[in-house]
Amino acid sequence: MPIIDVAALKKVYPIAIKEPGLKGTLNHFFRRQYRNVEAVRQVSFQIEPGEVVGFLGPNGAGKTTTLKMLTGLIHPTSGVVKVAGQVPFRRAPDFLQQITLVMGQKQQLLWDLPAMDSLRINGAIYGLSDRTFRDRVSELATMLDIADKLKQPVRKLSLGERMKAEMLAALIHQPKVLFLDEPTLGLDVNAQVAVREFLKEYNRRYEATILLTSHYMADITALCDRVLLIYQGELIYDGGLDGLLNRFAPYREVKVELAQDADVGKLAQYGEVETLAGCTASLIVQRADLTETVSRMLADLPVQDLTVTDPPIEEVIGRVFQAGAVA
Ligand SMILES: Nc1ncnc2c1ncn2[C@@H]1O[C@H](COP(=O)(O)OP(=O)(O)OP(=O)(O)O)[C@@H](O)[C@H]1O
Repeated sequence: MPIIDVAALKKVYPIAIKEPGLKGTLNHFFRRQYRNVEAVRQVSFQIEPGEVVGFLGPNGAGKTTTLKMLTGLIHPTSGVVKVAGQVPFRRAPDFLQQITLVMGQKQQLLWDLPAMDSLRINGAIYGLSDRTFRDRVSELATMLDIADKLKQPVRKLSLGERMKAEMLAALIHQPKVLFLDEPTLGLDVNAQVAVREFLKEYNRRYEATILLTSHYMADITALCDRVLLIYQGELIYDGGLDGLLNRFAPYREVKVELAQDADVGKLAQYGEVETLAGCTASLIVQRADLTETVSRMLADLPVQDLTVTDPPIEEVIGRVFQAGAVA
């Protein structure tokens, strides 16, 4: 049975329009006019317990709006949402015990106080006993490698340490469903890797379900087998990462190192020459022609090394969002 069940979900935001100048201000005051922004349109998907799903889309596609509906922060205009068998917007205590929402660009920890003080507040809100609180903090702090930082004011923590402490605060009640909106935003590569590894472990240890948005494709490739792709409020892809590449990037990149300097004209017989520097080159080859092309290259050219890779996912997503590719 799915733990997240979304059917024909829609959110329309009415936005007040104001003309410039004094007349515009008066009109705005007495006869306010609105236009509708359809942030999410007829989105449907289901997620099973324990899945880690990437939620991708360009800026303004509707990701945060969807996460807000899934966590009950805003009411859908229409459609059905159920998370852990509950209607999120009712915000029932039993529902709130089972979920968490982490937003990379917002913080819940109090700036001037040690993280431990904020954790205690959260522990009290969720009704944890002293013993459970201590055990949870100890377990999560060890997993996050942040135990020695919890007693100093949050403002003195590095960005990466702060994010780890935020994560601890968001997970103190041991939720089963995690909604993460850009959890690694702005972190350096080491901190990104640490947060990713932690999420992997949390998912494994507690069989938690995770729906995650990120602009860093490394987060998605490291954590998610399945991705949802949203574009202009509509779900345009729901499936495996591999399938996404097959559908939107029907080509692969062949990097080749030759025994002598290569010639563009000659290499162009095998594919589109992307880069060429001395004896190393990179070619774009259609997936369908790959086996035959690589065999020809190995037979015809003095190949010393040859690797075939998928194009970076950033590039694939970029292609998807070009109007033509989406249609
Ligand atoms: N409170 C609001 N009132 C009016 N319009 C809104 C509101 N929140 C979001 N929108 C609009 O709804 C659309 C979807 O926004 P949303 O924040 O869900 O996108 P997103 O995919 O999360 O983008 P990003 O990756 O930039 O965070 C955008 O056009 C945005 O301007």
